[in-house]
Amino acid sequence: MLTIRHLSKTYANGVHALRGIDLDIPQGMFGLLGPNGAGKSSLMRTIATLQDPDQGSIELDGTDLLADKPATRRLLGYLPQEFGVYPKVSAEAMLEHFAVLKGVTARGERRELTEALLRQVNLWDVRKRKLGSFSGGMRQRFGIAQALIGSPKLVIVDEPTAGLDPEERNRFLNLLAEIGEKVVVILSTHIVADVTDLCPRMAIIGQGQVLLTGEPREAIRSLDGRVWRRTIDKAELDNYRARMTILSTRLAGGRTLLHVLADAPPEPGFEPVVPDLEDVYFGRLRAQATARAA
Ligand SMILES: Nc1ncnc2c1ncn2[C@@H]1O[C@H](COP(=O)(O)OP(=O)(O)OP(=O)(O)O)[C@@H](O)[C@H]1O
Repeated sequence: MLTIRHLSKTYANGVHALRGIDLDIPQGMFGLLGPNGAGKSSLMRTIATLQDPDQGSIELDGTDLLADKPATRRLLGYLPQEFGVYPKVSAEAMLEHFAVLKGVTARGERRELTEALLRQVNLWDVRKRKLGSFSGGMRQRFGIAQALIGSPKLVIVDEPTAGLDPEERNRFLNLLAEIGEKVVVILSTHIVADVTDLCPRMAIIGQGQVLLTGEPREAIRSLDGRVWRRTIDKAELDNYRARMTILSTRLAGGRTLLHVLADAPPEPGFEPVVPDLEDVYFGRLRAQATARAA
């Protein structure tokens, strides 16, 4: 279990990126969902000991992760948002190089480890190919292979599915789910479906604060009977916005589809919707925006 308490960070430019984050993250896949700028990468980098918080603590099964950074890094696998590789080096050679950096210096052991990891991420057949020739999905799977060197207890992946096509995304998420059977995996994403499809637990963060944490299913259930939809002309949108709590708007066949939060049908013409995690997500972000504007 990863326990985060009162974590805060203000950057030198005055941006208050983390505002007292409290989270309990058990074994398995944990989705950290939030829009761009919410503070996800700041949180991931802090857990990965790449930057210090101003305040707060992070413990893994009772061990203080911020106290001994080299020790923490041995427990940890990290796939950053911008994962650079040498394009002219083969997958196999690069992974061996990463293994050396992680302290796997015995040649035989390193060979075995490299083979096992490349097989696990399904890149064994292309191990001699240069990384520069890899597709986005292959590169991300390679990123996971390097994160798994040293059998980490905690794996952090920061927005890994952005830019992947649906098939590659599926393949990547399945791989993460397998890893999540054994260790804590934190998946940071702004893609709601990544969390719906994969994460038994999650948190939504916005403007450096935890807006909700728990099971996606429970969060969705809390909206049962409270989400309504209607298709309107785009020109009417401001009028509706002034009168109702709009969760989301989507263009559908040249018109605008509204999802509205209300305890009863807001007006004739609205029909009930079976809520989903997007409704939860937009609802929380909206409530935060409203509270901050007040
Ligand atoms: N090193 C830094 N110095 C100053 N401000 C920063 C720094 N890193 C991030 N920020 C700011 O902190 C806020 C949170 O950024 P962060 O990258 O943690 O968010 P995010 O949720 O990961 O979003 P994104 O998906 O866009 O990376 C943003 O306003 C960002 O501009």
